[in-house]
Amino acid sequence: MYLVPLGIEVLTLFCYQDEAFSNLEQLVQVIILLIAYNWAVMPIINIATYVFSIPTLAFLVTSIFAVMTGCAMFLIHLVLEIRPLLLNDEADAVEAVMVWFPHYSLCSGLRNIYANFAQRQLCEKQKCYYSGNYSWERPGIGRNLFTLFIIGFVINMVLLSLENVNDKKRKLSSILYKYWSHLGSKPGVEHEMKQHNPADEDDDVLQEKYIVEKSTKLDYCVLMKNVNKKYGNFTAVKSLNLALGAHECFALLGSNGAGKTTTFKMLTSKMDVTSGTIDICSMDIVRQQNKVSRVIGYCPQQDALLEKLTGRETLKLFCILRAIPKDEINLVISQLSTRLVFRKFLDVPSGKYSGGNKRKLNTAVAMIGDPPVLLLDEPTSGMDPDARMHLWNVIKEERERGKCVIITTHSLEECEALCTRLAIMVEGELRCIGSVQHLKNKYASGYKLHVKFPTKLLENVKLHVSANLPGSSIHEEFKGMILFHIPSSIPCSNVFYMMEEAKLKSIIEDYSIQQTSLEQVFTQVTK
Ligand SMILES: Nc1ncnc2c1ncn2[C@@H]1O[C@H](COP(=O)(O)OP(=O)(O)OP(=O)(O)O)[C@@H](O)[C@H]1O
Repeated sequence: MYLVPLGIEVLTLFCYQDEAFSNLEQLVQVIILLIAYNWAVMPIINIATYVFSIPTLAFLVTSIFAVMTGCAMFLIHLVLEIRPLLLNDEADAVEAVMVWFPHYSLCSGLRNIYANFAQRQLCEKQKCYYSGNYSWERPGIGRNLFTLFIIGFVINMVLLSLENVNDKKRKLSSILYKYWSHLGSKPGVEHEMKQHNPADEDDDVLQEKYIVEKSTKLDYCVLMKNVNKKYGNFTAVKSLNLALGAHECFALLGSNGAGKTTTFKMLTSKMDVTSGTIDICSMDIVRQQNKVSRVIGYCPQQDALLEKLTGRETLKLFCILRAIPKDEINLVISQLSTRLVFRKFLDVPSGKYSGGNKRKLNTAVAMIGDPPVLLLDEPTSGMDPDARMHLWNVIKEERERGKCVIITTHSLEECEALCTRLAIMVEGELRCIGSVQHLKNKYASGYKLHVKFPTKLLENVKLHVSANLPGSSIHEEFKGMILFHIPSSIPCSNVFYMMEEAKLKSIIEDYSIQQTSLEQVFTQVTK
């Protein structure tokens, strides 16, 4: 990208090469002018790469930039040519406008240096007035330097503001960003975050935030610091703080639209963060995007398969992309297809795979190259119970081998089976975080008592329970079966005692006691 303006500089120098530039003093002027030009133009290209982070788009922007530069050069040439034909006032007006375009400023500056040299030589002979190399009036280059400096300053401000959105640590850009967002009419993300009241936050979420603040990127496999994502005015992810280590399987739960997929997209750099930082394996996902992609295995929610390629071809393709040595590719394909139990479908086009087998192939693709971080977006959706159980075992093995596995799922059973920790998101915010048991203990407001009884004894059962287990309430009632909610203040032993007594009196046929399920925790948190 940088070659475009550098090319223009070389071209322009070549065009203007003359004995004027063999003089050291003139050469210093040229260098100063070029520095000012770079100061103005380079951040424009940086902004293009920031805004269009997708390489093809960035390439497209560069091409457009190159074409526009060509057009600009042509226009500049025209203006420079017709300028001597214009009246002084008109020429000054044209100059005053055009000088705000960096390419024009550079070209007219170079021309001024040349004219300056000629004028000085003349004045040395004829003792006439010579305005000086850096004067505001032509042929001094003061005006050119000034406009280039101002353009550069403004564009650098924009660039620093953009960078600041991705890195709050940069103090200078932080100040500029604040200044910049005050100028804008829309409230900045900073402002929105100030409105976020920590008093409303769950203590575990605050604890996680504290850990994240105190940690460096070297301490954890995945470190998300104060991550926000905005779609226009809508904030999909708010102040997300997570510190995930090796040997961890972490689940991100939440109802539809809670922000799980957005979080995943940010983790995989498919989407830029609006503010905050994400470090994976000690690397910043914005600045070291290429390196980060080597340490992440990603299984997307929508199957990302080329339907015409067979499973074997798909795995081979991704092995090549992951730079697996050629002689190891067949071994990798065989190992992964065996582990994920789809070996017999290896030579079938993936478009003909069942939903479950597609998920297996996607997971296998994510595992190619043994990446230390695995991101699995609903990995078991569409799988039969047997295949699901098998994939759970594979995920567990990966975790035990030291991987950091992050999954999103709607299956709470999956969370219970796999996760060392989980978090529940509601409207883009973390509402709770911890191990399954911790959350159950925290949110458990008692336990459930299922009672089976002869239909005609309904009233007796209700009376027995309400008299002996005060505070209990009916949660659900069916014919011959009631589900009671028992408050945690009643010891479990009391419940067993009362139920055994009811059984002896033949008021009930059978009963069971259950601890609060993860489903209840989920319902309570998302309510
Ligand atoms: N490209 C987009 N433009 C605007 N809003 C979006 C965009 N993508 C997602 N959203 C909104 O952001 C919010 C979070 O969406 P996201 O897909 O991350 O949720 P989710 O938790 O993954 O949901 P699900 O469980 O249904 O997959 C939703 O309100 C959604 O409408």
